Amino acid sequence: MDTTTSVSSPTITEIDLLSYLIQHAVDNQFSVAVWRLPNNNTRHIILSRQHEKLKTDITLEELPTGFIFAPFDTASERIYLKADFSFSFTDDGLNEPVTPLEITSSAWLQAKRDEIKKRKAGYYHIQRTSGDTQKDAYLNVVALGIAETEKETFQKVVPSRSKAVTLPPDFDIVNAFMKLCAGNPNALISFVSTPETGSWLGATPEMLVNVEGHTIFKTVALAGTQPYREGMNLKSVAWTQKDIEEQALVERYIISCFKRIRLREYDEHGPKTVVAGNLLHLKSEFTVDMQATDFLQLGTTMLQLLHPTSAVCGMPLNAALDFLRKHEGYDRQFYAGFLGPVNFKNNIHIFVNLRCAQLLESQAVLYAGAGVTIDSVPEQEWEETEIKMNTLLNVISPVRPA
Ligand SMILES: C=C(O[C@@H]1C=C(C(=O)O)C=C[C@H]1O)C(=O)O
Repeated sequence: MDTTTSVSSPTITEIDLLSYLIQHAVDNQFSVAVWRLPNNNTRHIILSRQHEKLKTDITLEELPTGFIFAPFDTASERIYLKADFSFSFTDDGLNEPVTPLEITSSAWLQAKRDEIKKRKAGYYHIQRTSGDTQKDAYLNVVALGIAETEKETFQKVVPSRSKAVTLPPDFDIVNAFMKLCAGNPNALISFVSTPETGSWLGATPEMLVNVEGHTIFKTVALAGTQPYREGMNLKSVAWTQKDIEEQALVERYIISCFKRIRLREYDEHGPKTVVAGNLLHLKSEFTVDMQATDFLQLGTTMLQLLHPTSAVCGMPLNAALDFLRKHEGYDRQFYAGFLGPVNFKNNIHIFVNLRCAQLLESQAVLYAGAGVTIDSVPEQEWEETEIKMNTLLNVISPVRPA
């Protein structure tokens, strides 16, 4: 019997199945992660019966197949969703199960097929612990940041803020996820929902750690922001000196991490202009041959060293972090933390959790930050955080106050 085709018969769509699986997770106190990798047409979903708390000194390469979800604060607990059920979809159809995990998952779903009907999925939501960052307060933090760069306390700091918007009554998480996939082909699209963390939806352009088949390590330096308009010629986009320097600082930070472990052989490409949904950034790519350099657990080592990078915190790290703790005025939680699938077919794809929203019962809390250097203008940094929030806002399409 072909179990896959019968579950994905024409009347049951991918949206129906994703909705069913998410709702099943919520009904059973399971955790769930749904994602689509950049420039890829496959959507993945895993359900985890009991998410685990990870120690900070874990070895990524030794974890079972699953999804990591870590907050910005390195002292706070990281969550791991071990995959107990795993499915993937391409072209609106459930893919043939291949791995033992997919085969058992498929048989399980087949037994549930009579329960699957069209309905909206629920999700876990927790209480928000702080209010919106007021504009005056944000402008003030940016001005303080500029003053500290003048005093050479640090060269760059990345103050962020949060803003709640009301969800429309017909908000549908699977629909929002699909819209994010369509509008952000170069991003990791993710939805993570656990009883403890609540629900987070995102479309991040920033890869943190990628390991392919135990052999190739990649990371990127991403910074500099301007709006992208359909049809723009990327080759003729001009960048300000401020953006170029801001991105160069992230590059230098990555190179300083390589130096700390005496890794000298890496390829660096860029920076070049890239599209991230409604925005443009400058991006350089770093690649390391892990076998030739004999750094077989480079993914784990670099994750420890890189997070939080100068793209989301500042340079030097500790001075910028102290400043943010003192002045930012709220807990970032999972914004600017990291997330992604681990050990699916021997690959690790961990991204920085940017362009994300935390979903509450009837609101979404949007988060964004902007890199502040000596050349920053507070009002422009505020504008930058507004357009970054639009990546999610465009999809959530909230009821805006009149
Ligand atoms: C901090 C964010 O984005 C980061 C900061 C950028 C910048 O300052 O120009 C650009 C891309 C990201 O590295 C965010 O999206 O919240």
